[in-house]
Amino acid sequence: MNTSATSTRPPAQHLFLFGLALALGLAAVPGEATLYLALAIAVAILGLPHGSFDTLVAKKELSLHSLPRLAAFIVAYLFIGALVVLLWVQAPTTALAAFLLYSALHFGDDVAPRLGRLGGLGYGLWLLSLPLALQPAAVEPIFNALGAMHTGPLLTAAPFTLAIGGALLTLGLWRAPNRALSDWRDPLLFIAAAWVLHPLAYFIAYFCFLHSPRHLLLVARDLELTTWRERFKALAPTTLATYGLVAACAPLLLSLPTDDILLRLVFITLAALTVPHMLLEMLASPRRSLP
Ligand SMILES: CC1=C(/C=C/C(C)=C/C=C/C(C)=C/C=O)C(C)(C)CCC1
Ligand SMILES: [Fe+2]
Repeated sequence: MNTSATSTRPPAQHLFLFGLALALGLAAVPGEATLYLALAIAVAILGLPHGSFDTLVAKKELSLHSLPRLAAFIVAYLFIGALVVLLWVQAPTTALAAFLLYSALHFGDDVAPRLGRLGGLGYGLWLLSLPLALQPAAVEPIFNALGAMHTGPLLTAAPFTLAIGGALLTLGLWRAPNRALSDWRDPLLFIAAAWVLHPLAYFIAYFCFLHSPRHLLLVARDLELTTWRERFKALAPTTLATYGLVAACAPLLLSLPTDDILLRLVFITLAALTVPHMLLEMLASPRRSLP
């Protein structure tokens, strides 16, 4: 485990409060089009870049010192992402169910250094089950827009996954001597947020103002990028390349309504990139503990 991951105070503990205030403001704007646009812009600027350190992480932790090795890494990364997109095309409901499950695991990493793997899984299940359990009527059309039409079982399962997540999370918190303020405060805020906010506004607040900045600051610390200028320079090439790739895929969706295009671009991009991102973390994080 790296030193940053085990430190008791995670970075960006309070930014989430600001994100929630912003999401509440967003709720006051009439019409859903603003929300979809806000989602796409916030994810592109604040969310997506947190994965862009992956090229540097791979260079450092997997010792990719030559250009061919780095190129092979990028090709493998994109190939795995392409397989995920293929699954969305072939079997969108299965792809969505899998996405929710591995996202719960991935989001669990926000707290797992303190609450443990199971506590982390509980946190992820709690966070993602809340909007499904509290606002199924608002979530269902979003799932449909992603191509998943048989979402009944997913929505029916949500209260159960919420209960399991809540139990695992409570146990994790109970047993963690070094839990941080945000480890228990945020899950409580999630309840209120999932209750009052549109599920997409809820996602913006969590993803862009909690998950992404926290991951970004932790990885920047590991890579010893101390100034914002250094961090920006490190992130820019991969972020811009990802924008290019997503923009190149956009014309394939032109037969859909604009709202659906935005939703698919946002969530299927996240679904596709999260799989190779998680695989890299699985490879890289044990190496970080080496002296
Ligand atoms: C689609 C959708 C949801 C799930 C989103 C997920 C699962 C996002 C995962 C993103 C990841 C894993 C990013 C990586 O850093 C919600 C919020 C439950 C409800 C609204 C519609
Ligand atoms: Fe992430």
